[in-house]
Amino acid sequence: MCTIYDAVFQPIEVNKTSIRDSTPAIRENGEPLIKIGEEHSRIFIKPIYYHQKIPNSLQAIYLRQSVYERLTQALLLLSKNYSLILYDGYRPFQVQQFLFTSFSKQIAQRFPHFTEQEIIKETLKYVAFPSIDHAHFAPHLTGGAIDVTLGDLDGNALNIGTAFDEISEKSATRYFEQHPEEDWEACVHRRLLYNCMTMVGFTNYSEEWWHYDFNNVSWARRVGAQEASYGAVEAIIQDNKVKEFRFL
Ligand SMILES: C[C@@H](N)C(=O)N[C@H](C)C(=O)O
Ligand SMILES: [Zn+2]
Repeated sequence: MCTIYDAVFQPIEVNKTSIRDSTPAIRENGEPLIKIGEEHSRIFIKPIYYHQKIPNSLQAIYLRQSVYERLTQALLLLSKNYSLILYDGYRPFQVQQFLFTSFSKQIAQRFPHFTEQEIIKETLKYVAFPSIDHAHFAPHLTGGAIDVTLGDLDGNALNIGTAFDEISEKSATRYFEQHPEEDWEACVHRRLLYNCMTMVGFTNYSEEWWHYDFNNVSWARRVGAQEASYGAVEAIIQDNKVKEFRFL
């Protein structure tokens, strides 16, 4: 019989939920964005874009309330030796723009033979287009997307096969399912992260082992829901903190 503790070691499934072209409706539920502290002994905060000094980035992690609650549930599925390290949650529009430009520059440099169109296509694999149009807005603008990795009890990131935000085919969540001999440890760590997150309701973006969604349009598309409960949030940022926010 397979217990919950065995279930988190299961291989990462092939994503069977084909993303539909339909645009789920947004019925904003008004759940607040909350600032996540380090009060939970197994949740560590490393706001990576703030550390990278990206203008208007946040020096704390902000998430919708239920997203945080689900992270605490995910931890219950992992043995007590593991923690979750949060790299990014709610992301201001300006940061999304900055990331899009910065990734497309890196891609243009790395693939000098790419056409403009190919650069955009490759960039979109790693960063959502900075848009607040309902049909296409970037998932981190909702407070329902999270970039997260697996850590030890001191908050040190464990080997998961690539660096965070690495532009590489190895960043695809299932990469080591297809190449387990390359790095078995990374394969197991990805399984633990993927299974504990999806078992509590998150969905994963298949090109990035670190990116998970809940209740936003990306999530609704993956689970085939007709509605998403989190729309975009606009925040006023002061001194790298959210001063005020409103639902768009
Ligand atoms: C930039 C990366 N950390 C990320 O979050 N990518 C997804 C696709 C996004 O921008 O929403
Ligand atoms: Zn992300």
